[in-house]
Amino acid sequence: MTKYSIAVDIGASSGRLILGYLENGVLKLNEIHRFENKIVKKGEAFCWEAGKLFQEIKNGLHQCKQMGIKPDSIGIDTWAVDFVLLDEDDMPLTEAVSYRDPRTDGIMEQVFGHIIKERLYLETGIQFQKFNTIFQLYSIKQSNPEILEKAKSFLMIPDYFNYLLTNKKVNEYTNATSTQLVNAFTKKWDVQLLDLLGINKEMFHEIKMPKTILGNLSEELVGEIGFDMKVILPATHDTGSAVISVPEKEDTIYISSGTWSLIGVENYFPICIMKALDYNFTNEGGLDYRYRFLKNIMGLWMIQEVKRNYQDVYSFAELVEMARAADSFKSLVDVNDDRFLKPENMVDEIRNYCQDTNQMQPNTPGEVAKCVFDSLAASYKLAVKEIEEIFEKQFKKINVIGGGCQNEMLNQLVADVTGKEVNAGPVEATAIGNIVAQLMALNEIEDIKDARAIIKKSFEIKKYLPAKHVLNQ
Ligand SMILES: Nc1ncnc2c1ncn2[C@@H]1O[C@H](COP(=O)(O)OP(=O)(O)O)[C@@H](O)[C@H]1O
Ligand SMILES: C[C@H](O)[C@H](O)[C@@H](O)C(=O)COP(=O)(O)O
Ligand SMILES: [Mg+2]
Repeated sequence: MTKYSIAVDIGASSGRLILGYLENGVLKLNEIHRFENKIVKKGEAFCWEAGKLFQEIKNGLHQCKQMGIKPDSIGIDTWAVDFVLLDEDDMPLTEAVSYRDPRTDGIMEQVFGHIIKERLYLETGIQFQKFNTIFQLYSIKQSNPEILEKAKSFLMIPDYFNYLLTNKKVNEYTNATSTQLVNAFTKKWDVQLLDLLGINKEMFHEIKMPKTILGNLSEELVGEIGFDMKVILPATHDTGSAVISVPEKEDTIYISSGTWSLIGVENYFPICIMKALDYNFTNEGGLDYRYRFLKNIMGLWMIQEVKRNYQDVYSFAELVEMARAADSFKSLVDVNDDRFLKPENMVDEIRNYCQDTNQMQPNTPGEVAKCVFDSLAASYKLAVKEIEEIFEKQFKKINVIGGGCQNEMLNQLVADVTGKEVNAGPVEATAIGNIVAQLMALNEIEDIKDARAIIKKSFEIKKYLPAKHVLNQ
């Protein structure tokens, strides 16, 4: 009997409900619902519209009902680090504040007053991003301590949506690791660290692994939606799900290319050596206790903001073509400069950076886009070099997954600047990884090896060779 699983993948720019099922050993997808996600200002804070996003999840399930589809399971994945705090009545104490909110400016340095950077890294193995959950919670402790005193539940965004579906409160492992509050070796909440920072450890829930069957929909939701199904934990950190879909694992570096570019490799143990710290690599948790040794690169957020700055008159595909036509423009920016995390106007910020560094300023949308894509490729090239230095080996291939793998110009740029074969796809890698985790939990797929073989057979992967076809051996 065929099993049908619904992946809810909510990234920073869009969300989608995708139905997945096996047909003659091939994974089939059917996009049920897609919706925009964006950060909005609520008072002085930059927030996610959590209520709207949950309503969109329900809209997608209503759509299933109208299509006569009754899925066997649902799994939710979203971006990392962000959370909701519930009080003793299970009511949210704050908005779902975004990691792009400036409330964590300067907080990292305050935390280092309690625990030195090197020890924090050795214990958690997590990269230092100023918006990590540890710094968000410490910021709340400093500015609104009464909120932490009232908090009885810490739920990351997917955990919160799972709670709204089932009334059950758990923290899923892969996303929990992104908080920088989970010990990389015990794989549990680091209670000594929480005590050291004066953050109430009682509000954290039991950490559950991907493939856990959390339960069924609440009675209230069954009444509203019109059917029941199992709620399964995929790798609820979207990048954790995306990496499951990398069909080529051996000798392959992946780039999960969406709002962020997450570049790294899959590993079986955490690498917390000083060189990994110096290069700011992370060891986020993966399926079956694997590790995602990777680093954040600012990503296509930059072109999303450029598109918005030009009033969305150009599509992403048109911006790529305009960038191709601006071939003579060569200025580069450091995409990971904090100034690009949430600028008032990305185009102006890029122009100002070029001026500050005595480079030609981009004057057209094409030149701006070319600068973004060239600069991202340059950042990927540096990260590849750092990975190969740490692993003391050359990687043969780069696998670009996610929406960004549709950017053929960037795919070719990556091949040219790294001298490596670039494989692009699958586009919906995150949803695919989410679905195969559910199908593993439903005993439709044996294990991750089986899943990757199915994925490789099921989706087109486009190959790009370096322009001069000189492959780094
Ligand atoms: N047709 C296209 N051509 C080039 N780039 C594209 C195209 N479609 C989408 N993209 C890129 O994919 C990005 C979205 O990737 P996605 O994985 O959906 O993001 P997220 O999950 O972070 O919301 C867009 O920001 C855009 O840069
Ligand atoms: C803030 C985190 O680093 C970020 O969520 C990243 O881990 C991630 O998963 C981004 O996913 P997108 O699909 O939003 O690019
Ligand atoms: Mg995504």
